[in-house]
Amino acid sequence: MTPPPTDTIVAIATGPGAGGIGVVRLSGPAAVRIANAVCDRRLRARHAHHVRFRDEAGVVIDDGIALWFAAPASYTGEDVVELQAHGSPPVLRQLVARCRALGARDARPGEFSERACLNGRLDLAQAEAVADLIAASDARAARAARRSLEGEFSARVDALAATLLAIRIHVEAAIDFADEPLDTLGGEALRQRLDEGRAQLQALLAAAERGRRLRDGLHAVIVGPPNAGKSSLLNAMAGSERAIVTELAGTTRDLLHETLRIDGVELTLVDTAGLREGGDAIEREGMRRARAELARADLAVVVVDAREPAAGLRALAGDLEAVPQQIRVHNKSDLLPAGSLPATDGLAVSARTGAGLDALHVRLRNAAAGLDAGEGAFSARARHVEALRRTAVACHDAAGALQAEQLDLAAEALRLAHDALGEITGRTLPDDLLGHIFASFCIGK
Ligand SMILES: Nc1nc2c(ncn2[C@@H]2O[C@H](COP(=O)(O)OP(=O)(O)OP(=O)(O)O)[C@@H](O)[C@H]2O)c(=O)[nH]1
Ligand SMILES: [K+]
Ligand SMILES: [Mg+2]
Repeated sequence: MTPPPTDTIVAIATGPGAGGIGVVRLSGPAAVRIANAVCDRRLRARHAHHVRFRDEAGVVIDDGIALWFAAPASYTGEDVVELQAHGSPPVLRQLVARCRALGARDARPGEFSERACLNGRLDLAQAEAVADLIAASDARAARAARRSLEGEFSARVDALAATLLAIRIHVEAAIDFADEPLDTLGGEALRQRLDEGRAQLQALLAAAERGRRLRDGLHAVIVGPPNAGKSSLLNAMAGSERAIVTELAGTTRDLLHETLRIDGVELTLVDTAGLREGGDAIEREGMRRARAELARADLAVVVVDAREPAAGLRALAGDLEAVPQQIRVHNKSDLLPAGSLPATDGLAVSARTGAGLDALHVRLRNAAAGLDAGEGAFSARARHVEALRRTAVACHDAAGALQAEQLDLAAEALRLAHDALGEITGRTLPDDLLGHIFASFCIGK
């Protein structure tokens, strides 16, 4: 990793817009000197000083509180000073400009957290959890991000990395005794340890998958044959005319994402092109996109025409196999002849009259809330899940190589597995990727 930086950064740490209080944060070796000049007094570490902030001419910009968190016991591990002023955007901008004139430079997005990482205050997964906590859409997601921030996820990754490293050391040692059969060198115990490690990895992967969904929210995709009323249903659920509705089959081509909030739980609902054989080039591309979206779905809302549900479902069967959860919706229930029997294998709804939509709301809400992986759930990102998957593939290869007594191959596979795990916490991540990850943070974090 790159050596710790030597310059001093400044940014507004509070959200954009006016507020009761706004905080300008400085971090770096010159933070205290700059703050002393702005505040016109010498700050003491860990003291709250009521001060006047002044510009270079000595004119008061505002008054407020200055706090110095002395290195290394600060968020970034460097000297950090927080200048708490009134939450007035022009006041905060003037404070930043004054700090800049005194030698600080504007912080890049995520640079405070990046410095915390470089100085060993947080590992990468924890720094990402800070960003996820700030962006959390509801209390569950916030709780999960807190757990990752506290190191719950990192600790499990580190424990697994330690296990794999121990196995690899054993394998490397055995390579030096290549003339002897592996079993006389503890081969059986080695295989067993690797099996245990792989079981741990599977459990961690499943937990990270749940954590990823907690972070991103439920991803529900509306699918069905053309003209079943998918777009009408999206509009009815969203309470606005988001999607184009016509009586022509094949109206929707592009994906349309809509965020819904039901009882404080956020989820994404996606409208898609109707699935059928044939269609022109545009419609076929729409269907390709629909299927790709379905492949990433947590839940499929399968919409069929209530008058001919079986035909609709038959056409979709192959597409729905891999989707973890489904809600079946028989739409256009208003067109059923009076007195016809209610559907037993799906929710009867009418996007036109609104009948049955409450029940659909409840089902969606429950599915979204069901993502809460319960006690100990932590937040994770797609990046983490992908790294864990690569770890699993490498461990699978290592197990095969051990079985075949190909120790060189086993050692190499274990090295790859260990490196993939290290990417999660940032211990084996190339610097350019590190910068890329922090660039997605907001400024002042
Ligand atoms: N009577 C009745 N008509 C409906 C209902 N929902 C949709 N429709 C009508 O069915 C037709 C098709 O609706 P869309 O929402 O465009 O259907 P879609 O599934 O999105 O169609 P594609 O995008 O072409 O696949 C339109 O004429 C709608 O007005 C309903 O609940 N009852
Ligand atoms: K249509
Ligand atoms: Mg449509």
